[in-house]
Amino acid sequence: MLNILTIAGFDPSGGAGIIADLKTISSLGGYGISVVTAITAQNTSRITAIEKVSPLMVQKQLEAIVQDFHLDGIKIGMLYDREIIKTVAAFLQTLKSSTPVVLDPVLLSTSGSPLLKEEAIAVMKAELFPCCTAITPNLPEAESLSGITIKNIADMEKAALELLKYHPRWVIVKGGHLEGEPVDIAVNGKEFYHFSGQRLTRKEIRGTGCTFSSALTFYLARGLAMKEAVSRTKAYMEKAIIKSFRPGQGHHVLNHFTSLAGG
Ligand SMILES: Nc1ncnc2c1ncn2[C@@H]1O[C@H](COP(=O)(O)OP(=O)(O)O)[C@@H](O)[C@H]1O
Ligand SMILES: Cc1ncc(COP(=O)(O)OP(=O)(O)O)c(N)n1
Repeated sequence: MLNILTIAGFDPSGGAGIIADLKTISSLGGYGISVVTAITAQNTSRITAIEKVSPLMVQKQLEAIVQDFHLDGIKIGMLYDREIIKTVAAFLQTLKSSTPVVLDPVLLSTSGSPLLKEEAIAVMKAELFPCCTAITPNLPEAESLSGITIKNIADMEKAALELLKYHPRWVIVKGGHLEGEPVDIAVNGKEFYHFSGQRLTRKEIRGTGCTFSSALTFYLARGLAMKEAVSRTKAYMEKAIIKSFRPGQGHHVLNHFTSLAGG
């Protein structure tokens, strides 16, 4: 069984963050391990408070995990501030370069709460991006990180090329926020892929970014090439979106248990 580590924030409603990551990894047949960076008070409608975990405690969690586990893949989500980013970057530099590392550069929640402090963005680009096999911004994140306004797929490509300058191996820009069909793209400087798909719903669904990056980490850890790993991730997303449901009174959440076992 593959050991997949998620380094991310805690969302008690289970729609996003570490709980969504662990559901994704488990439903694909992986063994999920987690290191918590922040605790949010959040439900399926909104975030009301955020408390960070101290960088020392993040470091202690990481040390406890590496002393025990071989890690086949690492997904990174909410990091909250520059000290936590630096702690995670220092940890990644101690790993074998063959371990896939996928960063979902989470900036804001759907409801508009900042999940990363503004002043931490430059540190994330300079110190974390070079440690990553792939970064997976959505459209608003790709705009903020690249400074390029995105209206269409050509703009997505420009933003991806701009972000490649910070040396992640791949930039995957997700197109769920496009006006039309949700086309994702993947770029590494030499290869360039489009992943088209149908818009399956207009409903707001929680945790799509967390789930996408966790599934991608799992498939890369299985040894798939990026093109195949993203195709399978998109197929996972489509099944989980079709069966999404509304467990509380706010947004829908993804359904991870739709005969998905086995990856
Ligand atoms: N309504 C939808 N129908 C089908 N696929 C979608 C839909 N919304 C998002 N996706 C897909 O889900 C994944 C997550 O995309 P996106 O919503 O852009 O990310 P985020 O959750 O980070 O905002 C992408 O593969 C995207 O193409
Ligand atoms: C703890 C925590 N982490 C990440 C998010 C954002 O999740 P994401 O899947 O990127 O997007 P939405 O759920 O906001 O659509 C979060 N809300 N909480």
